[in-house]
Amino acid sequence: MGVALRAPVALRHLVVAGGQRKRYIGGNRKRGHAQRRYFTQPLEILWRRDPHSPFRIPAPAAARSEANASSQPPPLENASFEEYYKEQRIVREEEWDAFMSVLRRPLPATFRINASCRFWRDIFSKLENDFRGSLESEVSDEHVEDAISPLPWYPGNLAWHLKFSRKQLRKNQALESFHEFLKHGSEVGNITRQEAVSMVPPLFLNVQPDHHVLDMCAAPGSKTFQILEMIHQSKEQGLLPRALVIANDFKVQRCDLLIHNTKRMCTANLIVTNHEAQNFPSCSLAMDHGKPQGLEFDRVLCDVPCSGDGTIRKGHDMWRKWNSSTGNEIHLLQVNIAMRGIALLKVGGRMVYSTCSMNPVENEAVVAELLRRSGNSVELLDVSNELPELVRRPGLNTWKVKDGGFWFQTHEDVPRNRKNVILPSMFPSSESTHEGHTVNNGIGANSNHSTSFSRDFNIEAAGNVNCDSAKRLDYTSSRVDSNFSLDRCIRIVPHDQDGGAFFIAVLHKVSPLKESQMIEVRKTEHPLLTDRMEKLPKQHQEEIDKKLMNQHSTVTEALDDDKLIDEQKHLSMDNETSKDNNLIGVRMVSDDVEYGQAESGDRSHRTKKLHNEHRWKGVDPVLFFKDNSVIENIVSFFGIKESFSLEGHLVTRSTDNARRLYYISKSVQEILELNVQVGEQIKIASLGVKMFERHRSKDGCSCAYRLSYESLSLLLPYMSKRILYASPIDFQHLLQYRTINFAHFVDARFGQEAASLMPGCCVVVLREGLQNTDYIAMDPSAIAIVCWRGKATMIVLVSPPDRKELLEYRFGFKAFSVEDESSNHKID
Ligand SMILES: C[S@@+](CC[C@H](N)C(=O)[O-])C[C@H]1O[C@@H](n2cnc3c(N)ncnc32)[C@H](O)[C@@H]1O
Repeated sequence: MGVALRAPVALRHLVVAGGQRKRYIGGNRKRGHAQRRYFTQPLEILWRRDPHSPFRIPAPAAARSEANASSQPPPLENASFEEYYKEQRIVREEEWDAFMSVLRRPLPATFRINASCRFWRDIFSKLENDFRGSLESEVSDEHVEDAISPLPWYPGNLAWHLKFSRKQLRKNQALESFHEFLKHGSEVGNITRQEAVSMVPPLFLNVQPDHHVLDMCAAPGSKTFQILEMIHQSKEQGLLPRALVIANDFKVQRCDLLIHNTKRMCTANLIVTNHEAQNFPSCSLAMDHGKPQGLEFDRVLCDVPCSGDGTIRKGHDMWRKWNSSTGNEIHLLQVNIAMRGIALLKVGGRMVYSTCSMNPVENEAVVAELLRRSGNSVELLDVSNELPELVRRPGLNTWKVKDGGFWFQTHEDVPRNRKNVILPSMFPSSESTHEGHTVNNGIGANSNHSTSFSRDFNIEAAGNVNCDSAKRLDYTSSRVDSNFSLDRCIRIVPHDQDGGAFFIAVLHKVSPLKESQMIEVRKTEHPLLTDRMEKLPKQHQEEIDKKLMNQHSTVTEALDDDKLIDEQKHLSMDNETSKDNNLIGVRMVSDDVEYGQAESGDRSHRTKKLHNEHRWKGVDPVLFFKDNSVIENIVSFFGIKESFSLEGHLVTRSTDNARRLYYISKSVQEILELNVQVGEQIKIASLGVKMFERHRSKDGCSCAYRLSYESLSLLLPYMSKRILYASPIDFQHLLQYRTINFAHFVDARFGQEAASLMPGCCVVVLREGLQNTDYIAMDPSAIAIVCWRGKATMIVLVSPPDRKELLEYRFGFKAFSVEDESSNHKID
């Protein structure tokens, strides 16, 4: 291999001639580097001439359109992918064909029911009774059996597996109503469409309703949402859980996605932050009664950015883009993020490290390095007794590292000029790479690279690793020390459960990290972005930038980002939040605009001032809302009981001039107070649930704020005023028609009560039969909507998807479309 490739220049000609465009796999073509790369990856270069090659350079437009005419999808092949994973022996030789054939099949769709949502039981019975049978009879024979079934390992049968891919769901007419059901459920937060394997890491966190949880790399938020479901599911009826969830992502755009997706949960217990996870602030204060005060979490989820090849079933793109170097490039960042997670974990707490990659360099190598760096402070848990029905495989004990065309077994084998890119920590037989740390006695390594394809997962007892007094490892050992226990990691492989691949390791902190281990992880430099960067010519820097961008774009998750971003853009144009968006027809909104304009001079001045005082540029500061006269006015207008304190629980963002007031839980309040004390170390992108919104109606309302539907279920049991009780028929009409004249209610008494109420925001509660009105609103499961009592009409202030939800689950309207407001017949 490669013998004929001693003339890199000639090869370059081949590439340029065949590809019509100068493109390089990597390296600096002006220096020997490119030539070396060419020399070491000769087959890849040659493949680029092959029309079936995954590395083929795109043809010019004319040729492309010709090719499109026959529009065959690109082959699901990538020889270097196969070579890499065969060499890593991630599955046994006899399983290889099954593994590859499952990888080439589309991924079946899976979803989860939000057990903290009001209608979860109805959704459950809909699935069992309406859809299960009909899906099995409507679709082709091939899928008849178990077209839809619960995932056996997910608690409470809440997660479901379909025998169709997402594409089939979209395209197959027979599945249309089911697809609609899923879409609508996702929109209102009752259902989360998420890859099955991606639901596993939060389950191993074992989250309790009083836990403080940090989700370090959280966007787009499917796992954050799952954690929120857990803390809200087990809460006492009508009470907020004591838990706190901080969901963080370092990309602003992805934080927006995270905010949008978690908003569906309407939770007061969430803070979304925007930091590099490896530098997540600790908010440390001076000692408090001899104990240092700062951020500490009971649970940390470290679902790090990765090459994402565990999601390769989701599309052709991943096959084409796959490259063994991505794992090497991202390894150090993964270690640094996870180390920060360990530092922020409470003693006794649990951290889950996970990736959707199959690459041991991103998985076992990272876990091994964490154990090395943290010494005896952290242990890798054996969780084989948890989720017994989940089919899993043990972590690998040995692997190799590939760089360019070369495989290395130890760091010593790596050429000098690559040693700063191919790090010792990537190898199973590594010493710690972290300055100041020594390898712990109990940690061993293995250089056993048997040529047999099958892997022996059993680990022999300890004792084969010799450590001298300087605690240096003896690499001649041929066995992995069992204290290292990498077999305790979990590998989920696609052909075991017809899903994607995932890697999970559960770590337990047994004692505080030592001072030396607490050294702040220095700002992570991507191996491609070290000081070499400055020395590179501009053109090459751009190439690297592009490469990094591509790499980020290969960081994948269960949700399709582009689609989500589109959805989000669409959403933000339409409205502020998913739960409270149908205010177009309500005059207060246009009044708000007038109000904003009148005040804008003063406001922009104040905003500017606040921004200058505020630490984070481009992010609105979070302020406790302390205007007592406004709070008193709200309390008295809605008759809010003393047991529901607003004081210290309402916050606002400065630029909106307190247009929206967000309610935060006690746990969030404490973190905010700490953040203020430490000089705003935490960059907060969003927090709490919107509870009140300023209006400027000319209807003569005495309270400047109206309620938000998002927080109605939280507040209603504590409200004693502004509540009307409607019969089922009038309640249904309100949902259907949105605006009803007082005289047109079926129950004339209700119309009179509405007419005699002072203008302004009110709540209409569904009253069934002869229910006693003294108790209905106090029941947290009461069905209620936010309305506006106008001059002669009652106007519903609830978004179309939320109205549709109520109509569907409470009134059995199956195919009612509320999106098209113009088609709604108004009663007036
Ligand atoms: C695998 S995805 C996380 C998926 C997410 N946990 C979920 O379940 O929806 C990795 C995320 O890490 C973010 N990320 C990348 N580098 C980061 C860093 N240094 N700090 C924090 N987040 C980072 C990416 O923007 C991406 O959203």
